[in-house]
Amino acid sequence: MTEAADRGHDNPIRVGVLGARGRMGAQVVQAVESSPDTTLVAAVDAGDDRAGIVDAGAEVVVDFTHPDAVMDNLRFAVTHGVHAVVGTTGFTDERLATVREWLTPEPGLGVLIAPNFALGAVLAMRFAEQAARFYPACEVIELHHDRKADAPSGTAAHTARLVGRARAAAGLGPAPDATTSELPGARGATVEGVRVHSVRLPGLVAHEEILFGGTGETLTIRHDSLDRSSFMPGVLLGVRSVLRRPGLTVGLENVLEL
Ligand SMILES: NC(=O)c1ccc[n+]([C@@H]2O[C@H](COP(=O)([O-])OP(=O)(O)OC[C@H]3O[C@@H](n4cnc5c(N)ncnc54)[C@H](O)[C@@H]3O)[C@@H](O)[C@H]2O)c1
Ligand SMILES: O=C(O)C1=N[C@H](C(=O)O)CCC1
Repeated sequence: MTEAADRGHDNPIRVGVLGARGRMGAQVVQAVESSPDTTLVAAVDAGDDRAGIVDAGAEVVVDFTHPDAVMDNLRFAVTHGVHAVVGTTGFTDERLATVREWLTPEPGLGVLIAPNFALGAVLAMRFAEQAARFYPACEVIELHHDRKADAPSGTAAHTARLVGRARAAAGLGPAPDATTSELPGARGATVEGVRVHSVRLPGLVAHEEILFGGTGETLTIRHDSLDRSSFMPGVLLGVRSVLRRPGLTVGLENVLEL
């Protein structure tokens, strides 16, 4: 996953990381330090002064923090003229609309928000969106490590939204389901009419299955992130591309031009 870089080791992109001591942030710090066209100028976690990002002259800030913290961080970045690459989850349509409002007076500034930076996860979402109109029913199962704060995962919610919208555009009605009696939660959460089921287990990293059912057949699209290194090429691609993508971009699929 590469993009022609016009910044090299003599003029690397100046990057600050928010959530730098977290599982993802620590890997982003390493990836930014290891890449010849980026340089780490600030590493900030909870309790640190994020003004350090601006003082250090960061051009791009990467945020992997918490759904409760990310909006405040993003407003800070936008109001200080720093481009942002955001992997933190929890973005609703309302939150995205707020970010667009913040960006309106900053026409040169770019924000990239992606629920998943792994190439295979992005492809799986796109394949699911393409398959959606051909099947009467679809359900999503996401499986993650037991330290994850949010459920369903941002990726599963985004996938369900894409599938749900593709189903609606194709004129498909609700998926057939004869359930008349259930324990609360047994059929999962519903996002845009698509059922989403969340599994949390130690040993897992990040996994998603999108299951389609039709006449005498099923189709399963599955992606597995086996290590957090899977997200780093996408994060670095985001850092390089956000500099020349003014406004709000949602989803790495737009950068990859899938
Ligand atoms: N988009 C993707 O590809 C992708 C991949 C993995 C995780 N995520 C998401 O990234 C987020 C972080 O995941 P994680 O596993 O690294 O979590 P984590 O809990 O390991 O790390 C989060 C870090 O952020 C810090 N933090 C919290 N509030 C902060 C603030 N206001 N300012 C600075 N730092 C703050 C915490 O102290 C912690 O060190 C979650 O929303 C997760 O779903 C996204
Ligand atoms: O580990 C996490 O937390 C992950 N969060 C993202 C999500 O919620 O979709 C991406 C996968 C890993």
